[in-house]
Amino acid sequence: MEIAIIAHDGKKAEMVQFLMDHKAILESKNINIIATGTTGSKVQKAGLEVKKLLSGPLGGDAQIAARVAEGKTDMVFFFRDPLDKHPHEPDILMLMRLCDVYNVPLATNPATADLLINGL
Ligand SMILES: O=C(CO)COP(=O)(O)O
Repeated sequence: MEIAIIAHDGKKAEMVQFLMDHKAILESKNINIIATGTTGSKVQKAGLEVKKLLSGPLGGDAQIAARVAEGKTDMVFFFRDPLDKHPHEPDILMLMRLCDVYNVPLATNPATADLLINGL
């Protein structure tokens, strides 16, 4: 199973903490994690294995959106910062739209991601 993780700058620390808190379940379920570039770097520094794509503003969200459309990504954890502006908002909306088009579970905050991960 492939899970994509993405976190805006104000939410990156929460994403790292979330993944560390759920490390055991991620490893036991043999989950491949993919990530937008900067999120992936932070997660790697915390000692987790993750495949990095492009940084979000440079096309990383779009790459994950394409994987959702192609049926390669099974779940998306996208910790968005609702209090900040993002120049690549169209890519963000595209990713969320495609999750709905293809009925791919999408968690936009840790509370929802916790429910999803515990439902695996
Ligand atoms: O901008 C992002 C999501 O929209 C995240 O991208 P980075 O992980 O590269 O910061």
